[in-house]
Amino acid sequence: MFRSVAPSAAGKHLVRRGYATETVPARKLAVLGAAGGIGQPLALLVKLNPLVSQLALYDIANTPGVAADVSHVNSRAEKFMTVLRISAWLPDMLVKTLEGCDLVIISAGVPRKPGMSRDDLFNVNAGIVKGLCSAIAKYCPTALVNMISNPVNSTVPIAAEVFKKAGTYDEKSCLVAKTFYAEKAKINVADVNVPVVGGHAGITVLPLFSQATPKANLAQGDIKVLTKRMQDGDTEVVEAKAGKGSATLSMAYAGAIFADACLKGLNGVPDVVECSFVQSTVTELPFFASKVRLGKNGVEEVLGLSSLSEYEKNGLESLKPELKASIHKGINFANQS
Ligand SMILES: NC(=O)C1=CN([C@@H]2O[C@H](COP(=O)(O)OP(=O)(O)OC[C@H]3O[C@@H](n4cnc5c(N)ncnc54)[C@H](O)[C@@H]3O)[C@@H](O)[C@H]2O)C=CC1
Ligand SMILES: O=C([O-])CC(=O)C(=O)O
Repeated sequence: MFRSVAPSAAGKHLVRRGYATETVPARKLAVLGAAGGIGQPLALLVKLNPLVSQLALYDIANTPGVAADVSHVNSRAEKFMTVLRISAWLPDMLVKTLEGCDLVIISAGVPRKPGMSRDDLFNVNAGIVKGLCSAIAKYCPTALVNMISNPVNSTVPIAAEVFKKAGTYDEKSCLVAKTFYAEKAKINVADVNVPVVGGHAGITVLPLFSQATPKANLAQGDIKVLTKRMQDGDTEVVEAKAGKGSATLSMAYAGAIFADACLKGLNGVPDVVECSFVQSTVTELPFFASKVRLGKNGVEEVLGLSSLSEYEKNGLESLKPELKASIHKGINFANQS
């Protein structure tokens, strides 16, 4: 997620949680790639978020249909007095999509097919991300940006370079480790928290099961299996979908949760901490995923790794060369032409 300066809340609106009604700032959220496999369920999920007062959906194809469909869903937001405006914007209307945005989620671009690496998507998606980020820098330079488009290890540095020319920044969520750990540890997934650090592809994904809560004292063999499953879990989905794309529903869910955390941070809710791939000094790599504290200025604080097990220390050293190469590939691409 990237961040420039503090957003100006253009107004206030009422939301009701439980029995209390409270006033929160009006927030505009845009989904770029809204008609895609991720974009559609993500649009639906963020429509249900009472912190969103305006939703702008943008894609190069089929956006009006998606917006019409989503607008027919009775959301909690409307029930609880929030006025939610949904607009569908076409290719020449990116400016209207982005103007006034507090949060932009980018899920535009092609997904993997079986046998492909995320890096195989670079040639197509790098240009899409660069173009969209140039527009963000121009039309909503103060918005937070959540990056979903792959390869994230490169698209985030691309966005950073584009924004560096215009402002400042930070990055995206990794919230998928939870389910596998809960299964193994036989605990309620809703209570589980597993920090995931490093990057977002194969061995660059490093779940820190030694810091998982609640603590389950898993055997070393189980930790190795879980780590591998975590690193390859998304490939499981790509293969199961057999050429029809990659994870869409679980990504939309993770994206909606992360967007909610960003909005809470912007609205001043204290202690909002998520794992996110951001510009970092936690290691010698210029970008790295670790826990970050979200706040009124986006990423307020990048938290360190705390103590790692020997297995995790080895994993950290092993992931660095690949992550470094992906980061520099993105930086070099962004600085061409
Ligand atoms: N970061 C993560 O954890 C995950 C990332 N992904 C990535 O998310 C991306 C999207 O995946 P899906 O939604 O499954 O793909 P999809 O092909 O179903 O949807 C992509 C959408 O982007 C649109 N699009 C293409 N160029 C555009 C542009 N310049 N402006 C606006 N919209 C544009 C397409 O028209 C399409 O509707 C892929 O790159 C995929 O690898 C997918 C799952 C998880
Ligand atoms: O596996 C993929 O290509 C999509 C992805 O990044 C994920 O699901 O984490």
